[in-house]
Amino acid sequence: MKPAKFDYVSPSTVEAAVEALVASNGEGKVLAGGQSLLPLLNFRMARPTILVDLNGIEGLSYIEDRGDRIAIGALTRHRELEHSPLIASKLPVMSAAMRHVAHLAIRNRGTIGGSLSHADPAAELPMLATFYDAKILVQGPSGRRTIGPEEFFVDALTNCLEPEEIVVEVEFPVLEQDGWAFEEVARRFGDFALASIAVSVLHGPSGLEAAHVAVMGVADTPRRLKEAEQALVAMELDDRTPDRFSEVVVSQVSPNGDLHASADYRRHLLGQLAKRALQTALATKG
Ligand SMILES: Cc1cc2nc3c(=O)[nH]c(=O)nc-3n(C[C@H](O)[C@H](O)[C@H](O)COP(=O)(O)OP(=O)(O)OC[C@H]3O[C@@H](n4cnc5c(N)ncnc54)[C@H](O)[C@@H]3O)c2cc1C
Repeated sequence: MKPAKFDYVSPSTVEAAVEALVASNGEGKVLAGGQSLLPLLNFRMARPTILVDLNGIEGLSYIEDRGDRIAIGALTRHRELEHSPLIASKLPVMSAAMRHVAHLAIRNRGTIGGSLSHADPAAELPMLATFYDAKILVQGPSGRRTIGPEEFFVDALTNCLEPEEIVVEVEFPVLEQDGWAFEEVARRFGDFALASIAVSVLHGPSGLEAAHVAVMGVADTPRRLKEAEQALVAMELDDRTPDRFSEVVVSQVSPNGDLHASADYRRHLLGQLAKRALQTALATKG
């Protein structure tokens, strides 16, 4: 199918883009990489009266080292994240996850702002924002505000943005960690995940001092599993720790079944991935 008729503007500033969205009375849509929006337009599942193209705005594509945080401009493409040495050294879990995002052609165009805004529950960047507890900076008619992932991801394919608001930057804290892993299973490499988990650990003098755990594909939004993190830190480290961790992770989720996998299969898969991820995270200490 072809999209319904729409107008098109290509502003050169974020302020002008916001003005165009305000003028559209909630009927406008932002265009970034177009990898999720254009299929929706073609199937007429979205019928905006105007597309506000962000690609003509300079200064929205960057990866910036801010010491204990890495700031990423909203128009930064997936492929730039995948190949960035800075991301590899400061945000290694993101670096490992990016090659699982779709296929090369899509990674060449898709953007971090578009991926977060699209809010697919099985997409890597929303999960990474949740894992790292990123700060999502958005700009609207009354200025800028910062939103955390738990507030931003409301439901499957639903974010908390007002219709006139645009994501301009995402800031990721650099985690203190000495072991990490990212595990994912999809029906075919590059498809959306059936289930996935990210784990990082920091060893202390006796056992673990801190842990981060996030999952996707097993709920309507990506989820940080804080109870599993606390349980992991409290565990004695021995051969059975990965099994015990896996049980805690599985007890924290209630996935739905769908066309791609039953709820039971997703839960089982996540348990296996949790075990494998923790084994890797503990083994990569160094
Ligand atoms: C076949 C296929 C397979 C895919 N597989 C995966 C996968 O495995 N993992 C994965 O993570 N993704 C996958 N994707 C999605 C891909 O990563 C997209 O690039 C991404 O979801 C959307 O980014 P985009 O820049 O293309 O956004 P667009 O398509 O341009 O926009 C998506 C939505 O976000 C809004 N938007 C865009 N930018 C902003 C902004 N800065 N502020 C506010 N709203 C904004 C748009 O209005 C639209 O509603 C796949 C896509 C396809 C077509």
